[in-house]
Order: sequence, then structure tokens, then C-alpha cells
Amino acid sequence: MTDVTVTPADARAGSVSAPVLAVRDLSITFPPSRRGERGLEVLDGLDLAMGDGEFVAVLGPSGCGKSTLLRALGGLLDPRARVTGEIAVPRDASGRRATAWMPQRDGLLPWRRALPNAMVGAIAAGVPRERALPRARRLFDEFGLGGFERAWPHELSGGMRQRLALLRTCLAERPVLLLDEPFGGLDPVTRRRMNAWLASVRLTERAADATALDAEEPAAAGSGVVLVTHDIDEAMMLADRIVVLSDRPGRVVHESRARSGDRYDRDTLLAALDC
Ligand SMILES: Nc1ncnc2c1ncn2[C@@H]1O[C@H](COP(=O)(O)OP(=O)(O)OP(=O)(O)O)[C@@H](O)[C@H]1O
Repeated sequence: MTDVTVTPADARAGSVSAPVLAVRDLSITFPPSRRGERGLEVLDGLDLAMGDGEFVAVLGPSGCGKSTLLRALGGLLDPRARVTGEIAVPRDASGRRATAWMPQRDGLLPWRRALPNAMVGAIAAGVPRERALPRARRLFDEFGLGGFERAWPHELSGGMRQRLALLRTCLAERPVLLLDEPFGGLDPVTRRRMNAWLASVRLTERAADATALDAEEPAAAGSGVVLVTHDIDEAMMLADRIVVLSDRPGRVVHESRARSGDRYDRDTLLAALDC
């Protein structure tokens, strides 16, 4: 696999002229678990690109390889996987991937209160405490968690826990956020509320903030969000662009872009999901 930093000259994939992140002809196969079995081909020749400031949703049926794609973007793929094709993600001045990954399960530490739990994201990413702490306090208010800084995780509702997990991801100050079904474990009503909230906090701007904050180590150009989901309404509510994957092995079967004032055509997306 070639893993390179994107430059505008690399722009090729899809309809994005100067992608911040690009995947080209990506195929991923997991090795057989027993002798005599064939390996599991999960992605097959997938192309994907994300423009600067874009929120891209990757929609597809269960098991088509969405999480595998996100892990590959974040450099978190099972090392036994056989990977061909190219993944180009932005990197900071020290060569680290400029991505932060939020898994479906919140992963909050039960023995830490909410604020120290959130700070784990910053500490793990090497963000200085004196910079992360004031930002954390500000984001607690913006994320509707003001006043809960000293709460234990078990004292928070499911929606609050997910917002805290997202806040922790934002504190890592990586300009590309990779979100894996962030509200997948919530009941439908709370999930819808969380989506409305997420649409209102303009997450792509939060990600861009991270680039600005990182100005001493000028990173990677560009920012954005990649969300994987199998919820068509979530994708339509949040994304600037929706990429639909086929059943496994996943490949792109459809792409729709929301232009200002326009809405997505739900029937077209449903038809693509049925392919
Ligand atoms: N480390 C691994 N080793 C072997 N197989 C794996 C590994 N990780 C994932 N798989 C398999 O790859 C396939 C795709 O998994 P993945 O989690 O990427 O799908 P998904 O589209 O995110 O599914 P869902 O929407 O249900 O979360 C599944 O069949 C899964 O069992």
C-alpha cells in the first residue's frame, strides 16, 4: 500500500478537485481464520475523496466494510489485512496522521469524571494540558455538558456519554475526524436528537479550529469529517456528500452531493442501497 500526503496535484478521485483525503482503488482482504478457508474480501477497488471542510457520510449495508474503511483511514487496521491501492491522508509537521477516530462504543473510563475523561483525547495526542483544558471547558458548554464536568460516566445519559466521547475526540486537535456510527447505540428518538444537535454544532468548523490551534506545528492543509453509518436519515441530515457502498466486498455504487438549498433524493439513495 502506498500511503502518501495529499497535494492538490494528487487530486483525482471522484468529483473533488483538491481532496484533503483520498482513497484510490482500495481493496482489503482479511486472512482466512482456518486452513482451507478463503480470505474475506471486504473492500474491492474503492475510490473516495473528501474536499476541504467537507462532511462526507459513507452509507452502506451492515458488514460491507464501512468500519474497515474508517480504520484504514485512521491507520488502525488489523495488520494481518492484505491491502492494495492508495490511501492519502493529511499529516502534521511531525509526520503523524492528522486524523482522530471515534468508535461506536464511547470507551469512557468508568473511574474518571467527565472532564478528565475528555482530557484523555488531548493527552494521548500530545496536546499540552494548558492548551487543552480551556478548550475542554469551552466545549463542555458548547456540547451541552456544562455543569457535568465532575460527573461520573454512569451518571450521564446515553446521549451525553456520546457527546462526551465526541468532545474527547475533538480535543485531540486532529483536523480530520473519523466517526464510526457515533450514535449507533442510542434509541431512535435520542439518535435523532443527537443528529439535530450535531448538525447545529458545525463539526467541520471544530475540525478546522484544530488546524488553527496547531499553527505552531503547521499541519496538514485542510479539515473535514468522515462519518460511517447505515442510517440514511442520519447521512441526509449531516453530510455535504453521501457515498453509498455495495454489499461486501464494498465498492462505491452511488454518490450524491447536497447543494445549498437542495435536499438529497431519498428514493435514489434507497435504490442505491438496494443494489
Ligand atoms: N480484523 C478482522 N479480521 C477478520 N475479519 C474482519 C476483521 N474486521 C472486520 N472483519 C470482517 O469484515 C467485514 C466487514 O466488517 P466492518 O465492520 O468493516 O463492516 P461494517 O460495514 O462497518 O458493518 P456494520 O455496519 O455492521 O458495523 C465483516 O464481515 C467482519 O466480520
